[in-house]
Amino acid sequence: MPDQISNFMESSLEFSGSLGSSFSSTRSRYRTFKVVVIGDSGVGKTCLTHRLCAGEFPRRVEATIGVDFRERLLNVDGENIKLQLWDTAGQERFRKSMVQHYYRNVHAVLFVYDVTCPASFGSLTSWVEECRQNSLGHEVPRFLVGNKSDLRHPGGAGCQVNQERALSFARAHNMMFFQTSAKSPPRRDAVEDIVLSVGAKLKRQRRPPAVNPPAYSGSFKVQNKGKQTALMTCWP
Ligand SMILES: Nc1nc2c(ncn2[C@@H]2O[C@H](COP(=O)(O)OP(=O)(O)OP(=O)(O)O)[C@@H](O)[C@H]2O)c(=O)[nH]1
Repeated sequence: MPDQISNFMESSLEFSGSLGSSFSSTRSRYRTFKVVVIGDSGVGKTCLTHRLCAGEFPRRVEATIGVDFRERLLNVDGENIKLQLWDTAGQERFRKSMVQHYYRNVHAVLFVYDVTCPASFGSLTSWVEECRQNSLGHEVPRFLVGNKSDLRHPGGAGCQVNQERALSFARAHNMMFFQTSAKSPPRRDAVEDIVLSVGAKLKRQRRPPAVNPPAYSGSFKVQNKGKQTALMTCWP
């Protein structure tokens, strides 16, 4: 990985710490948590994180190169929490030199698959294995998200991921399960359920929030609290 990218990644890892302290000089304090979003290319990680943070489906997306960052502020039972979502690249060529940075100091993982693409569901075992290889402990909360539920259609069972299978995968890997669409118009606050579940789970964790190194400098996509939307199921 080129030095400047490596430096950027290291800096960004520290960003939450430095931003946290700047917040402390104002009236609001936020506990910051790093949440990494992983899954095959094209499953909708960028659209989903955009929806979770900005409340809308992006008009145009391109394959993620390396990582994009988005943030969501929320209040859980009176405590201010900042989720720093790492939208990682699904394509191997855009991620291979950065993988170790994805998993450093991570507080939670969102595994995303496309409900209309069984191959992306089949890949989940590789994503779980990647977490293991990068020393992610079992104490790090994991969430499984089946995206693109708007494309589900009756009779398409063969080319869709069965929800029961997904649920049993989630149970076997101690994950909370959601099925959603980053694209659907707001019907229920289901996308919001993902954010709230992650926030609530992390709030209960007593692990220290992110690291605390030098001030961040560089470009960093930040999108604060916005409207939320779509989704449906949750386990347990
Ligand atoms: N119908 C539908 N399309 C979606 C949804 N989410 C994403 N898409 C589309 O799926 C394609 C891929 O979406 P991305 O968000 O770029 O996928 P990604 O997982 O970030 O891909 P990489 O950056 O390559 O890892 C785009 O054409 C999106 O418009 C969804 O919920 N429903």
